[in-house]
Amino acid sequence: MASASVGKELTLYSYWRSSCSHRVRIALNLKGLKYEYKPVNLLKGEQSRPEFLQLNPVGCVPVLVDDHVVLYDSFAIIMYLEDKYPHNPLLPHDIYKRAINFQAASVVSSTIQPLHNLSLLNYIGEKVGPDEKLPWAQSIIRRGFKALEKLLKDHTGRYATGDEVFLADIFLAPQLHAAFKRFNIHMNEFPILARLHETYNEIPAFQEALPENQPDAVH
Ligand SMILES: N[C@@H](CCC(=O)N[C@@H](CS)C(=O)NCC(=O)O)C(=O)O
Repeated sequence: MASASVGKELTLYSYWRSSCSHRVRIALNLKGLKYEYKPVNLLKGEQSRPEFLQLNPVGCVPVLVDDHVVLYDSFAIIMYLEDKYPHNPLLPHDIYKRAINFQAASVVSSTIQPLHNLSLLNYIGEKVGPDEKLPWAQSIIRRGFKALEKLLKDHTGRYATGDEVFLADIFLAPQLHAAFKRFNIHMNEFPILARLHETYNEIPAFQEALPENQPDAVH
């Protein structure tokens, strides 16, 4: 957790392996915002308990609580953090570069992650067969990664859209981590993404946000 604090302490409802929570943890760390970590065990179904549904009727993590403000959905939470805590900006000034950041974030958050989230994989496991879960997730991730390689090739520098860390990196890092660790994606086909994955692992704000470094991690 980052050490510098701005304003009242925030609370993040998170699950260690949730890539959507992982995005928000990176954003909080990049902004140097302290937060209280409240684990929600997705494997035990805690996201469907009535007290959690009061916070997020969709029944998913992350949820951010900032005093009287309760927000769910990682994109909305990160944009809120950006507006409320504008230091260490997560978006570039250049409008084209901003659009590329939104586009990359959106490919991850709309086109990849929702199609391999826990409830969908459980449904596929039940209705189609347990052996179909992994190939399905891999095909979705590969399709998205192909598009991202194409998108980033004209923009990438040290990071996704140049030499500064921005929104695209915040969304890419958790998806890349999940692809490597959980979905056994071979990254030879995706040289830009493979390089970014290595680079992200060198940044303290990203390291601290890793699933294995969370208080609820199961090793
Ligand atoms: N669009 C939402 C998606 C949230 C989401 O799918 N969260 C997953 C973890 S990454 C979850 O809580 N899944 C629980 C489930 O599928 O039951 C966001 O970006 O926050």
